[in-house]
Amino acid sequence: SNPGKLPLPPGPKPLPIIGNIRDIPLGVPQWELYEAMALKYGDIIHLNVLGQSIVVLSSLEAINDLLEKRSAIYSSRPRSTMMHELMGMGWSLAIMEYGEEWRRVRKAFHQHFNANEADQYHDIHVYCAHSFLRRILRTPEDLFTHTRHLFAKSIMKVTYGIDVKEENDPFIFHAEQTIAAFNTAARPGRYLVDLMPVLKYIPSWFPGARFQKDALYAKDMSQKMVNNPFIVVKEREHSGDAEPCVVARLLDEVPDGPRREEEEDIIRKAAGIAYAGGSDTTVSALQSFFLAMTLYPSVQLKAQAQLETVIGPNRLPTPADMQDLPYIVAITKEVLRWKLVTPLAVPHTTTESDEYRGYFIPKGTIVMGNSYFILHDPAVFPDPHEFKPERFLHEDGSLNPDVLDPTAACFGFGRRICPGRAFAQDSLFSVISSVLHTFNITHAHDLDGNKIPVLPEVTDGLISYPKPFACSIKPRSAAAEAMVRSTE
Ligand code: HEM
Repeated sequence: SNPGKLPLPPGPKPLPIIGNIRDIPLGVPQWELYEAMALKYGDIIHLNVLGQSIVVLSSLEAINDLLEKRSAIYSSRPRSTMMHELMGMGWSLAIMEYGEEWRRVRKAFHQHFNANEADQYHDIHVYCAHSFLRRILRTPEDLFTHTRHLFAKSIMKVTYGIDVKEENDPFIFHAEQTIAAFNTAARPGRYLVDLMPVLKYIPSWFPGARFQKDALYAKDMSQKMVNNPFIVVKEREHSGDAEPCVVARLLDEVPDGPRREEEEDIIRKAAGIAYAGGSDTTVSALQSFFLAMTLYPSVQLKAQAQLETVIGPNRLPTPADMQDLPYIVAITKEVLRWKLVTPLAVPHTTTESDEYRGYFIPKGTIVMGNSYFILHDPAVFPDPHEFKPERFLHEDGSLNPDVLDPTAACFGFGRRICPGRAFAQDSLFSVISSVLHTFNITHAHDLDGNKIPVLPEVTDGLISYPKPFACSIKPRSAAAEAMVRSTE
């Protein structure tokens, strides 16, 4: 209902029934389409897709006014029949609707991943960064596999105290299959059942009901992902040989009594989302780092010069060195700004109708913060498409706190803001500084000695990655190689 007959926010004119579906064609990154619309219509735009209202906010002011100050009604998630019901992924904090269960799971997660707890994971970040160095030393051509393994390793260790295998690990397999199914289902329009929920009653044997088979497989994988490692911790607790980890600590805090089972379920869900929320995102950021280093050799040289001066030839950097390595910190910030992992963050939905600047925002509207637009504003970040860590630094090389920090937009907003952001930044710093200290990343060459061209292109989707590219990764010196081997 719109009792005041207020207008909707501006936006491209919708057609009858299909609305603005033709204004957001598949195959073009949505954030580029919304950038053009923001330049035309302003920082709040409205679209209608088959009757579903979508609002895109393209300024920190509008985001702050709605997603922060009115977060009580701007913090839910769109409901997907495929994901919530058929794939049985309703346990996932990231897609859970706003309410009591979300609050409890989020609290359990936040308790052990918030910024104040971050320091206790530094040793694990270093341990995993070293393992990554050894893997790229052995098979640099498998860089993309190694980036995935790196974050799987650190999250499984921190969350469950589990040391994953170097190859063919079953926990990684279940998690990766779940994430792949999630990413497919998150693509708007991928499954018709999300537009016509009644299709969920079609049996899996019915011709054309491929989505039911996809859903059954995803459900099996996601249950294994969230249950199996949790069972390992419980069994270890039972036999008295629990490894220190987030799940063990949370379980220890639960008093015995009638609510124990319910509390354990909250912990199981909070732990399950760590891998799903933390792996693909951090993987994408690290792949962007390798892309940037291939394309911007002068940045790499400056970073290596700072590492030589501050760390020297006899050891590897750790997160404790962060304050002495402003150029590396600036690289980490620029990685998160340059090629955003989630250019439109993750959509929120409104749980009540609202009025803003004289516009009507209906209940159930999907609201997106345009992080990409904010972090590519040329007035704030000159030459926004260039990779320039210097933009975050004073002339003397120290960090300039007056420049907008990418964390203002790259980790989402309001009550749903990424609760793993401190963990992600420490983890990225550890691996980026260690790689720069020991390896040179350059263009790869083909068999005829020609440089293989690299374009700074990214994929479309909720999580965006650099498109596959070739690069050469070699130890900086025999001493650097020896240092990597010595971490074994
Ligand atoms: C570079 C790395 C990362 C980026 C860019 C990133 C980005 C985001 C964004 C944009 C959101 C949605 C926020 C919103 O709805 O407004 C989010 C949610 C979330 N992230 Fe991250 N994230 C990263 C790493 C991590 C890590 C390492 C973890 C876990 C250790 C994690 C756990 C989560 C969880 C659990 C949520 C769901 C929160 C909720 O819906 O209440 N993320 N992240």
